[in-house]
Amino acid sequence: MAKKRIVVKIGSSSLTNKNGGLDLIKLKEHTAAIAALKKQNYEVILISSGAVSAGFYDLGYPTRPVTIAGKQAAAAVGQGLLIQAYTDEFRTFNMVTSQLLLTKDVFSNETQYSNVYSTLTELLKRDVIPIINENDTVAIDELTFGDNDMLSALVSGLVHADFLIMLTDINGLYDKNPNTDPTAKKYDRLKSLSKEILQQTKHESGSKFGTGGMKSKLLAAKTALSLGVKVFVGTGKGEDKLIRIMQDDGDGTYIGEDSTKSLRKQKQWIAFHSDISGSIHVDKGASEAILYQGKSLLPAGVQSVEGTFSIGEVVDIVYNDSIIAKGQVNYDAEDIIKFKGEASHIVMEQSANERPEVVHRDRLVLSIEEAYNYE
Ligand SMILES: Nc1ncnc2c1ncn2[C@@H]1O[C@H](COP(=O)(O)OP(=O)(O)O)[C@@H](O)[C@H]1O
Ligand SMILES: N[C@@H](CCC(=O)OP(=O)(O)O)C(=O)O
Repeated sequence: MAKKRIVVKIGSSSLTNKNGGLDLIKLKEHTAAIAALKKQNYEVILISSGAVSAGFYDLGYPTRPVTIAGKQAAAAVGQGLLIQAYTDEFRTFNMVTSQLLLTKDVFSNETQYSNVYSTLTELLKRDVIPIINENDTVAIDELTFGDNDMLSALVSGLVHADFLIMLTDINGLYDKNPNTDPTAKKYDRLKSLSKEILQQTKHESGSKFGTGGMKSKLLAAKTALSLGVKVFVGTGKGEDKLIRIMQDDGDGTYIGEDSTKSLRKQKQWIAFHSDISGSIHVDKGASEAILYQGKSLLPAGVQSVEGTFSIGEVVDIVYNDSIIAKGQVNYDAEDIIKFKGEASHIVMEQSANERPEVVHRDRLVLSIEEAYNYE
């Protein structure tokens, strides 16, 4: 049976001591938990924050820097130390590690993400643990918004992961920030992330050392779900914490449902591994339906078509000169031109096709840039 592929994201809040420095005891516990999961025949990719925490003291700061330049320099000092710490710990389990420093831009550039995919595939084939962090010298998003969360979602889509585990300092998502509101209630399971849940969750971080708070995890979870990857956000203790999470016994919130799984391969192929054969330009109503209401693209919303493509090929969906999504078409280019602007029942009467959707929701993924614009 194929090995299950799991992406584990560890936030700064789960790697730091009370002074904001790297906590080697915590790192050791995460390492043991990953080693235990690997021994159960899972493939694991680790996305780890912690470079700033590991580096600021040697850089000459008494406490974690607050300026962006200070954080960038601290990350430059600390990244090597962070990887060294992981490498030493994993070696005690006879496991080899590797380091990849990425930026979110990589995921908008086909050549770059194909290269990342090849590297990751080869590393996993050779049983090496990839350890990924954002390249803080060239990208500052993550130092300000907590984009290691988003990076973990994009990586999980790229590598066809079965599951994304986001480990943090709190045992899941609450309806309010439990650190400031004692009446907050925890969600144990969510089939999907509604607009209400996204809106009620704020960017408040629990510790002084994390960035982005629960909101950035939810935006990342939404992206992972849109790529067919189920998500766990929460915490855990001990060597068996990741195994327990995979056994449905984790201390946190599980997000997504099983149908997500069947869509995974198709969605991930559309997002990262397909060739684009053309584009469909849509009107405002269609763009809103796609972006905010989880709807399919219907002929009524199509304005124009570029390129020649057949049924089953993948196209860009464009609104106002920006690509909002990619999707696999149910009609060829000629028919879409013929039926553009028409109501679905008219299209159904006049075409041999049994489906009115030009692109069905299950065959559509939002663009990476759009993932950042959810509010
Ligand atoms: N609705 C909420 N549910 C759970 N946690 C929340 C919520 N709103 C804000 N938070 C805060 O988000 C924190 C986790 O985010 P963060 O500190 O950025 O972690 P990390 O460093 O692991 O990325 C929690 O400690 C919690 O205080
Ligand atoms: N790239 C930075 C991570 C910044 C950060 O705090 O991220 P996170 O705790 O995951 O929200 C580092 O390695 O320190």
